[in-house]
Amino acid sequence: MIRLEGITKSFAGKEGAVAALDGIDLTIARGEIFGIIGSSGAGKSTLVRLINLLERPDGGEVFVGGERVTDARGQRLRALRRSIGMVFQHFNLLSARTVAGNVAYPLELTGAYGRNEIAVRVAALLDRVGLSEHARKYPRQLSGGQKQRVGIARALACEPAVLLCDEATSALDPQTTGAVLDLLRQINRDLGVTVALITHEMDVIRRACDRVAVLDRGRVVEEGPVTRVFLHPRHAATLRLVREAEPDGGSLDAAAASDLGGRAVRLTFTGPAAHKPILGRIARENLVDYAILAGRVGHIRETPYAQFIVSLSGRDVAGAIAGLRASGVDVELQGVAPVPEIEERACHVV
Ligand SMILES: Nc1ncnc2c1ncn2[C@@H]1O[C@H](COP(=O)(O)OP(=O)(O)OP(=O)(O)O)[C@@H](O)[C@H]1O
Repeated sequence: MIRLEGITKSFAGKEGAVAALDGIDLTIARGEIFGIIGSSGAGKSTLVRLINLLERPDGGEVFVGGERVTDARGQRLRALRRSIGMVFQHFNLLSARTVAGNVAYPLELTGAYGRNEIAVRVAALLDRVGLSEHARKYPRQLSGGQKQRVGIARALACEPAVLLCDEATSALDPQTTGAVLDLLRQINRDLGVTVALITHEMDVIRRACDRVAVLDRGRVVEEGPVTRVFLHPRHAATLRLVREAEPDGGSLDAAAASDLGGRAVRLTFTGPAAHKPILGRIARENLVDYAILAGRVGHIRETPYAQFIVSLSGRDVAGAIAGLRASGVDVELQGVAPVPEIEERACHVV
């Protein structure tokens, strides 16, 4: 749906040019919820302005729906921008207009709809976001979550193919964030709209996205399914973001280092395996003891997961590791490079 190829963008700084984006390659597939995450200064806002065609890259190409749009101008550019609905962190509602008036605004701007048609469309949009009863209120009379629902209805008004959400939940409390993310997922499911979520919070990615790209200093340093990136972060920037989301999970590495003699392993249970008593059974079968040193449990979208660092000791640690793997548990040896042949050798040593 959206493809960025070799995108570069620099800005003039006091000490020369600052590379905000430094060779970005990214593909957001039609119908998915794609997360772009990065800390402050990573280049997220610059990327948003390139995706919604408010700015042009210094180098590289932007494709929307398979069409090269890097140099689009005039009428075509306006049509392309309408195909990308924007949801903002601070809602950007018109305070002098009612809820219904805010949602009607982009439809009025097109000049393509009559009053009745606009009224019908606005009513349907407000129904979709659960605000029908608030149509005549003004933004100041709404909660943050309700304001964002207006923002989402407005972004959907021109039936965009893509919903680009720029820190859309960053001004909301955790409960309201959950409700807004649920709404975005429902819209994605019902309308097939592609959703791009730009955020600095891993928790938002965990709850809502199919795939994620991690941005750091203007580069995509890691990309993949959320389950993989969240449970097995490879890059230091990703690890930092995961730790911010789950402070206790951050003690995993430290715990591994403090392991007292046994074989420290990181065990990841996902899906049905997260609810089965696998570890106890395998420990008994192999006459192995285990000490749980650190852990985290939760959901990635609907998928349950549990991840522990345990220290295994006793009769047949290698057999226990093999048994865990055979039961669908992902086992990573701690303190050993995660290269298969090294892992295998390490298994036989213990
Ligand atoms: N208009 C500009 N002029 C000069 N430098 C800029 C401009 N816009 C962005 N930058 C620089 O580009 C880099 C990336 O900025 P950007 O705003 O895209 O990051 P971000 O990830 O959105 O950060 P934040 O989460 O803090 O908004 C930063 O070093 C920033 O200072």
